[in-house]
Amino acid sequence: MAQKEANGSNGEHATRPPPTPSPLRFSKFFQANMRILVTGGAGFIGSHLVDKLMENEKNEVIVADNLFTGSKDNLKKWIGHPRFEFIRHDVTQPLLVEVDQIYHLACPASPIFYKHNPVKTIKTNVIGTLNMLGLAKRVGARILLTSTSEVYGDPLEHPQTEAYWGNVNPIGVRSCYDEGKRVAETLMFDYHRQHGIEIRIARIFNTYGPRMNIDDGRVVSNFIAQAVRGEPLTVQKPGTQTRSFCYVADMVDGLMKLMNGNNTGPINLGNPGEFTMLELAENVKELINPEVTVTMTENTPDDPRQRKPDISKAKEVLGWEPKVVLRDGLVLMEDDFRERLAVPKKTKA
Ligand SMILES: NC(=O)c1ccc[n+]([C@@H]2O[C@H](COP(=O)([O-])OP(=O)(O)OC[C@H]3O[C@@H](n4cnc5c(N)ncnc54)[C@H](O)[C@@H]3O)[C@@H](O)[C@H]2O)c1
Ligand SMILES: O=C(O)[C@H]1O[C@H](OP(=O)(O)OP(=O)(O)OC[C@H]2O[C@@H](n3ccc(=O)[nH]c3=O)[C@H](O)[C@@H]2O)[C@H](O)[C@@H](O)[C@@H]1O
Repeated sequence: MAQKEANGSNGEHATRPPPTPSPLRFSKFFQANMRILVTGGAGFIGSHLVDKLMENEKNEVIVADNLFTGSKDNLKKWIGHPRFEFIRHDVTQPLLVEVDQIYHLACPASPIFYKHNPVKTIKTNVIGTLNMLGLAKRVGARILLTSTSEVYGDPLEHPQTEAYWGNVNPIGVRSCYDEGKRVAETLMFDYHRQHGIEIRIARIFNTYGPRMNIDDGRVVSNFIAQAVRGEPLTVQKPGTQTRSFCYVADMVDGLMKLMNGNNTGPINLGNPGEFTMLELAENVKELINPEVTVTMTENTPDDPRQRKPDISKAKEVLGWEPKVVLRDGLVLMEDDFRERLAVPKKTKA
C-alpha cells in the first residue's frame, strides 16, 4: 500500500535559512567558476558525471576518491587539466575544501564489493555522508546524495514510488548498503531541517554503460563480458527476478537536473523498462554473441524479486526521462568492453 508522501520533499520543513557561502561569492569583482566536488568521481557513474561537468568551462571539478572500486584511468583525460583536481581521499575522514556544490557518490555499489567489507560500507555511508554534510554546512554548498532503489528493499509495492517506505531486512548481508543509504537519506533531511542545508536526493535504479569494471559483478557487465569472451551467461536463480536498467548518459543528465533544480527529492531516477534476468540474458546473447549458452547459478540472500521505478515525479519536477532503450545501450557498451578485453568483433566472411 502506498504510504504517505515523503516529508519535506520541497524543503518546506527547513527550520533555518541555508548557511551563507563564502563572502567572496558576493564580491562585485570576484568571477570564480562554480567549484564542484564529486566524491566517488573515479567510479563508473562519477567519471561520466565529471566528463559532463567539465564540458562547461565555468566549472572547476574536484574529485575525492579512495580508489576502492574506482580508477584514475576513468579520469585520465582530465588529469593535469587546469580546471580539474584529483584528491585520493577516503570520505570517512573529514575533507576541507572550498566548494559550491557537492555530488556525493562515494560508496561501493556492486553487491560483491559492498559485501566485501560491510562495516566499511556502513562507515562510508554514515560517517562519509556526515563528513560531506559537515563540509556543506561550513561552506554553504548544495549537496546531492546518490541514494538507491535498494532503500525499497524487496519491494511489496510495484512499481516503486518515492512515497513507498520499503521492505528492507535490517540484519541481512545487503543491509550495510541498503540501511546505510537509508541512514544517509535521514542525515540529509536532518541537516536540511536542522541547519538549512540545501539537499538533493536521487534514488538511482540499476545503471549500466561503458567503463563499468569488467569484474564488477553486476549483471549487465557480467553478461557483456561473458558474451564477449564466449563464456556462458550466468543467470542467478530463479531468473524471473526483474530489474529496470538505465543508460549512464541518461542518469548523469538526471543527476545534473536534480542538482540544479528546486526540489530536494527524494526522486527516483531510472528507466522504467522492466526485464527478467532471463530476458536480459536473451537480449545480450542475441545482440552480442548468439553462440553463447545461458547457465543457471545459485543466487545470493535477500535478492529483490522485482524492481521498477515510477518516474512520474522526475518527469513532473525535473522534466526528465531516459532516452536510451536497453537494446541500444547494450550495443553502446559492447564496444568499450571489446576494446578493454581486446576481443574484436568477428567480421562476417
Ligand atoms: N550504478 C548503479 O546502478 C547504482 C544504483 C544505485 C545507486 N548507485 C550509487 O551511485 C554511486 C556511484 O555508483 P557506481 O555505480 O558509479 O559505483 P562505483 O563503485 O563505480 O563508484 C563508487 C566510487 O566511490 C569510491 N569510494 C568507495 N568508497 C569510498 C570512500 N570511503 N571514500 C572515497 N571514495 C570511495 C570508489 O573508489 C568508486 O570510485 C554510489 O553511491 C552508488 O551507491 C549506483
Ligand atoms: O539499482 C540499485 O538500486 C542497486 O542495484 C544494484 O544491485 P542489484 O540489483 O542487486 O544488481 P546486480 O548485482 O546487477 O543484480 C541484478 C540481478 O541480476 C542477477 N544476476 C547478477 C549477476 C549475474 O551474473 N547474474 C545474475 O543473474 C542478480 O541475482 C539480481 O537478481 C547495484 O549493484 C547497486 O549498487 C544499486 O544500488
